[in-house]
Amino acid sequence: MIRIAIALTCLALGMVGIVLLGEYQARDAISLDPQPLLILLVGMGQLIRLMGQSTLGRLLLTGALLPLAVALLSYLLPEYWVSLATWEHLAHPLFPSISLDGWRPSLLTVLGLILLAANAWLGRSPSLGSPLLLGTITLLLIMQCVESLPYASANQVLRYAAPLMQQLALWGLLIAQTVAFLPTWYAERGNLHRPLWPALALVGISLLFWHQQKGLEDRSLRADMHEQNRQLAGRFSQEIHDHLAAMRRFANSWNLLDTPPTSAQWTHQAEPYHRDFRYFLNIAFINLDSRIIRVHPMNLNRQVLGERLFDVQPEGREALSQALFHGREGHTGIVELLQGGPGIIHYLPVISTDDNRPMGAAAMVVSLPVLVGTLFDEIDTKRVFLELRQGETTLASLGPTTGLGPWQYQTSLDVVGHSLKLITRPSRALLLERRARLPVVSLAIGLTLAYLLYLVLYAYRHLALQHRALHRSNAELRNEVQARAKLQQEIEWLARHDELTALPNRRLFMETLKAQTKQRPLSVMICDVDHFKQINDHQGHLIGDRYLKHLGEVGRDVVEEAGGLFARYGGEEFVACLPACNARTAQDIAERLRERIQAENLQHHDGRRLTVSIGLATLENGPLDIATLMQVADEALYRAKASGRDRVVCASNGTSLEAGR
Ligand SMILES: Nc1nc2c(ncn2[C@@H]2O[C@H](COP(=O)(O)OP(=O)(O)OP(=O)(O)O)[C@@H](O)[C@H]2O)c(=O)[nH]1
Repeated sequence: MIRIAIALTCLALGMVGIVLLGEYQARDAISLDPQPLLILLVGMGQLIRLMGQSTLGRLLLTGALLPLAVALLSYLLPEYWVSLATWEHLAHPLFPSISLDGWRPSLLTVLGLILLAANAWLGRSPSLGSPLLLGTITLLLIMQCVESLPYASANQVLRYAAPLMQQLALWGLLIAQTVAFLPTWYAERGNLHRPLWPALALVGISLLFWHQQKGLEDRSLRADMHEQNRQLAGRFSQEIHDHLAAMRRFANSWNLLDTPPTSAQWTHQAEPYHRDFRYFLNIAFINLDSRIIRVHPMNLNRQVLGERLFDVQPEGREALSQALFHGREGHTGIVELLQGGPGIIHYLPVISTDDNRPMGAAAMVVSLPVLVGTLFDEIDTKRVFLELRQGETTLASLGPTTGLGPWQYQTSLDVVGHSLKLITRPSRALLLERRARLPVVSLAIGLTLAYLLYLVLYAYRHLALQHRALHRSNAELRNEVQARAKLQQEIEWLARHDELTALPNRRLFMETLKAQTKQRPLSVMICDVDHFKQINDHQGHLIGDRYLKHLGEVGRDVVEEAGGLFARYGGEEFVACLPACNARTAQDIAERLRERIQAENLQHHDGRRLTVSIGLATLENGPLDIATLMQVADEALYRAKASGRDRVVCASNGTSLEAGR
């Protein structure tokens, strides 16, 4: 698997190499486009990590992560914190001739590379979120594919996706990591479902939310720009309207004269109008012969003074005739002005109120480039391109012609009966500056939350499993302890009891006897089955065992009823300890036992009843000497056997009593 991963990483590196080679050949020098360089750096780090050199690999990955983090910050931080201009200023030493938009890797690539580098840095451990990181990169790369589609990328302000070859290289790095890490997760696949799917779902939702938000923000930005264009067009129309109204006042002010104005009068009157409407190239008085006899300002228009307009500007003849001969306002169309450049000339009649005849016309020459430049002087012409057009002819234009954004706006204008278009096109830099950061911020927060969710769920799942295992081993331990305690009880019981008859054994009997230090009188009884060997020999050991068991039960009944302890001494021999029993009582008990056994009707093979012989010894007073007491009882038993069996023989304080049946 590792070999396949290494091969895939090399393939991805090869693709980036081709990209860089292409750029090298195209520009005769390696351009500092950081995107393929960063992919190369991450890929190299990943390759070296896969080859087992973790320190060097991590060093390279850290080297890639630092600029990537800066690029991400440039997407996230609000414009009023760190402006676009500041970013460009900071990057100037590295990328002197490229704008931020040119050198900054695309947003989805930045995020994808950060996650790839982080995952390669951290390693394959599911507890550090490796499966989620790779899942997130997959979704980011899918989103890059979507953003690369022609319809999606045509109108974008920001670059969201890397070019195709670089995307393929990113896929290569992703698949290589997945192949290398998959076997590690396979062992834990059961535990990965619960944390992975909800976290991945959150990543998916964040990406969809981002996609939606960025669309809304772009639409809102476009609407703003469109509105700005409409406002400019409105101002343009208003200005034309205002200056026409002012001109009419100006023209009327001459009506009281019955001779053409003197030069001083003309300058005096025209000067404030020219100050208010700086885009007037001049304000001139035209006599009935269409000759310009007064003009203000003089300095720029000296050469037109005295010119006969019917001769030098025939295209304006109609408009001028209206004012000179018919007493009506006349407006030229868009004409080439005598001073050069396109413009409009308004002619207003000056009529003598005395005899109501035209004396001449007041002409106001509006240069359209000057009008556009003056009217929109507060517009940042470095970042908005502005154009005034008639049909396909550009009448005036302002602003940059390169680095323009994807959007163009136009509004139609009616300028004294002529249809013009005012076109604005904001530059990329302006759009980037105005673009809201909210979608990117919400995406970054969404991805962070998804990662935290994964970690919490994974830790919870892990703890739950550990808790369950602990619980299970606790239960096993408890059972083990219980089993051992039971075994211990059994061992302890067996140490003091006889397994066949369940009676106390010789040890317990001796302990009981030893404990009788004060109780006097004290009797002991030894009871031996008569001819038991014959039972075994003729009826088998199983029957022998059954008889012994039965005898034990009978003996226990009789002896315990009298407050004594009945025990199996060994073989077919039973003993009893009878505290507080004098010789007589002990003999009564022994007799009762002998008779009960006889009454049980346990038979030999030939029909004879099973009998027992019993020897008794009683200690009336004095210290207990167990060996002597037992020996005396044994001797009594011996005498019982010797004197014909099936009888009780008592010995008291060393004196043996013989009792008949
Ligand atoms: N079935 C069985 N037989 C046992 C057990 N313990 C001892 N015996 C047998 O008990 C018999 C005891 O025989 P002996 O000591 O010769 O005495 P006896 O045949 O009872 O004859 P007397 O005591 O002289 O009346 C032996 O055959 C032992 O094998 C036991 O737990 N089960």
